Amino acid sequence: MKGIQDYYHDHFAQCYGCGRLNEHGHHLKTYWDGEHTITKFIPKEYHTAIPGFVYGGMLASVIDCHGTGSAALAFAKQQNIELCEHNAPRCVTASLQVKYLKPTPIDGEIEIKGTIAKINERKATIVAELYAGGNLCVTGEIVAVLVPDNFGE
Ligand SMILES: CCCCCCCCCCCCCC(=O)SCCNC(=O)CCNC(=O)[C@H](O)C(C)(C)COP(=O)(O)OP(=O)(O)OC[C@H]1O[C@@H](n2cnc3c(N)ncnc32)[C@H](O)[C@@H]1OP(=O)(O)O
Repeated sequence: MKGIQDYYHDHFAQCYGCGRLNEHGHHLKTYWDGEHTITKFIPKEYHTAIPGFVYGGMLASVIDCHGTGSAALAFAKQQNIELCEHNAPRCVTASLQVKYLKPTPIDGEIEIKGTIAKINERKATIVAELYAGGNLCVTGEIVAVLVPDNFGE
C-alpha cells in the first residue's frame, strides 16, 4: 500500500518520522480509508518508556507525521491533484497537541486514525486517535501549514 509519503519530493522525503529516504526513520505511510486517514506502526522494543509500554515522545512523533501526511492528502484532494511521481503538497507542523489517555502497549501494531477537522487554502487541522490492541490510548491535534516547493532550501 502506497502512502502520501511515497509522493513527496526528495527534499521532503528526508523526515525522520516519515521520509522514505531517511534510513534511520520510521517510514510511516499515511493513506485514505474512506473519509478518514490511517497510519500503522509497529514499535520496536527500544521504543520503551517502562517495560511493556511505548515512550510518549515516540507516540507524539508518529502522531505528528500522521498529521502532516493527512493534511497533504487533504490538500491534494482539495486541489484535485492526481498523485504521481513526487507531486504531493508539502506541509509542515505549526502546532502539535497530544493527550495520553492510557499507557500504550509495545507488543503489537499501533493504528492512528485521522479526521480532517478544518481546512482552508493554507492550513489544515487534523484530529488523531491512536489505538493499540483496539484501545484508544492517545489523542492528538495537529495544525499543518502548506509551504512552497522551495521551503527550507
Ligand atoms: C525545518 C522544517 C522541515 C520540514 C520538512 C518537511 C518534511 C515532510 C513533512 C513531514 C513533516 C513532519 C513534521 C515536522 O517535523 S515539520 C518540522 C517542524 N515544524 C516547523 O519547523 C515549522 C516551523 N514554522 C514555520 O515554518 C512557520 O511558522 C509556518 C510555515 C508553520 C507558518 O508560518 P507562515 O508565516 O508561513 O504562515 P502564517 O503565519 O501566515 O500562518 C499560516 C496559517 O497558519 C496558522 N498558524 C501558524 N502558526 C500556527 C501555530 N503555531 N498554531 C496554530 N496555527 C498556526 C496561522 O494562524 C495562519 O492561519 P490562517 O490565518 O490561514 O487561518
